[in-house]
Amino acid sequence: GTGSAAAVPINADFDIAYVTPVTLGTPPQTLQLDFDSGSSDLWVFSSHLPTSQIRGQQIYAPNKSSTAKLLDGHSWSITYGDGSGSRGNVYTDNVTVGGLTVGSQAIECAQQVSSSFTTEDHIDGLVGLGFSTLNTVSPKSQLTFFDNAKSNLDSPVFTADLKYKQAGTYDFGFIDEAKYTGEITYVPVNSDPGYWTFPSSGYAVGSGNFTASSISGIADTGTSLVYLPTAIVTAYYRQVQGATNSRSYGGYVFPCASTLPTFTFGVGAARFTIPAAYLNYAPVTPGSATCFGGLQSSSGVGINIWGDVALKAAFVVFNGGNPPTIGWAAK
Ligand SMILES: CCNC(=O)c1c(-c2ccccc2)csc1NC(=O)CNCCc1c[nH]c2ccccc12
Repeated sequence: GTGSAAAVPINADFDIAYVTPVTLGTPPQTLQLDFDSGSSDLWVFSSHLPTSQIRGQQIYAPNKSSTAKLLDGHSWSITYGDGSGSRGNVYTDNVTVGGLTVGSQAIECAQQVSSSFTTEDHIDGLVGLGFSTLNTVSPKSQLTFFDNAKSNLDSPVFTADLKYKQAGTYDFGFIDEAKYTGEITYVPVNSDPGYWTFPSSGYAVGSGNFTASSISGIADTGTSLVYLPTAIVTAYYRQVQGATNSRSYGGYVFPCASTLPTFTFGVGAARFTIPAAYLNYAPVTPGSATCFGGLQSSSGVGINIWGDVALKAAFVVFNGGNPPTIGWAAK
């Protein structure tokens, strides 16, 4: 089988995150979930949440689904690097994404979410697409939607075609040749950390020379920005008038009117250029003349992250075969 569903930016002005419609249970309950290759829990706003923690989100009510089953004695709790998190209990139920159905998928129902999820009213939960070793359900960890679907897929892959300020797609089980140009460059994935970790071959700032250097990083659809080693990031912002690394704003900021260079990264012999517009992430506060960069240092993160700002400059194939690989193509 295959599936195909839209990845819609949650904000009209900046690509903070993308959500995809997912139907849960019987009769179908449709939620807008953030597909996240940087984590491995499928969790949702649920009827178990205090109403004080819900601000307009859709919720999944397992007791309204005839096919929901409590996973007795199991719980989950997740904290992300930005300090946000959630926790709760677990049901299994049917989950459908773009025509692809998984029966008895673990659905982690939130009983508590952090304030940043409460205030993000366009995100009703996450669908983890990382490796199932990262799943937080205890005492028995659960498989991701992709891992459960894999044996029924025409090919054990999913692809991300994220776009700048417009809807893209997530495809499951097939590679749509109409979504990319030229060849797909595949590189090995180290799944030991549980992420889609792959080697990049180097970078260039604007029209400058390409610097060959092997950079290990993760392909993370659930993180908005790109986090790279400080040496690379300072080389980039040296080319931006008025850029500073702001302690108060927690990263590199610059005058919104500044001209930004592009940023090119390598995957094997292939080169992908992130347009300047993608690298002007957003004003630090609505209407401010100071803007926050889409490229930030990974020194406080611990790993390099190729988030949405980079992913939307390419067509990306997450190949869950044995061994796993990741493919990058121009579009
Ligand atoms: C900023 C979100 N990303 C992270 O925290 C993260 C880190 C990380 C670790 C330490 C410090 C900063 C980041 C490593 S891998 C990684 N990736 C993920 O954790 C992927 N899942 C993010 C889910 C997520 C967290 N806060 C949100 C707010 C809106 C939509 C999605 C989210």
